[in-house]
Amino acid sequence: MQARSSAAINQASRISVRNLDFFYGANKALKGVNLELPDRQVTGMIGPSGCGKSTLLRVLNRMYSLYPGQRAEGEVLMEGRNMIAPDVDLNELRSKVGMVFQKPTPFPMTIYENIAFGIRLHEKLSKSQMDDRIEWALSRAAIWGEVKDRLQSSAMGLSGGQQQRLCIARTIAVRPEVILFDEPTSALDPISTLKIEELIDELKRDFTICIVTHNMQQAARCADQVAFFYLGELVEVAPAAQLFTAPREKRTQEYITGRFG
Ligand SMILES: Nc1ncnc2c1ncn2[C@@H]1O[C@H](COP(=O)(O)OP(=O)(O)OP(=O)(O)O)[C@@H](O)[C@H]1O
Repeated sequence: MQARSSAAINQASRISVRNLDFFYGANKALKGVNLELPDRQVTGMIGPSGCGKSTLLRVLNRMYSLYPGQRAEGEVLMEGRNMIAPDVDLNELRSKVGMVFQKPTPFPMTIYENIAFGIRLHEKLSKSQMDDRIEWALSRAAIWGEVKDRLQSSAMGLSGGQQQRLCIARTIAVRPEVILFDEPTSALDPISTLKIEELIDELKRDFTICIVTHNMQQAARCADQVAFFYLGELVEVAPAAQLFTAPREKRTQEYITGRFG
């Protein structure tokens, strides 16, 4: 397995997670997690099913706030502010921290409206500014060439891989600082998967990225640093090349060599 070089990981953090606990009612799903997400780097999150990877993403953009009985304790620091504090404006947070889900989730509307919809929640743009922003977002998501002549067609007519790139464009369109990807290719074919991985590599020039994946090869290909979770704990975080070739912890070693999963 080829892992990317660990150079340039010592960068300023875009997000610092400090002593984070998370509860689904009485069930503690994250236990004392400390993790730095370096600016404009890709952090991969791996670990067996149920270890808390998706839960951490849901904390980073406060998705859990919608559900009574779910609560986080600790700090998720962004520009010095604790983003899980109750006074944080969720609309503002979600414009800074975008999320792309496992299954492509286009809205049942036109391609153009799929992108414009989210922008209108955050900004008032003129028609020509909106057109420009939509072209920019679709271009950054590497799908402009495929859809520029059918912007007024339904997004539901796109292939799965195109729908996922449309969802990435929708996330990019509000110009977030951080993009969270929750198993973004698990519903896609190998060619579409490769396109998304190339896109992630390109997007990290401008965005801080976090990707949850079950696929260790994907983590090795895409991530600069990789975090291994087990039973709600962050066992080890290291540059990808190091974690996959010389992990410090026995549990990491056992997981990456397929002893459990
Ligand atoms: N809505 C929920 N209510 C109660 N417990 C939950 C809920 N969602 C997740 N959990 C529990 O929290 C723990 C962590 O789940 P999470 O989905 O974050 O794991 P994961 O590592 O992302 O797993 P997977 O790889 O299967 O997606 C598990 O024990 C799970 O059963």
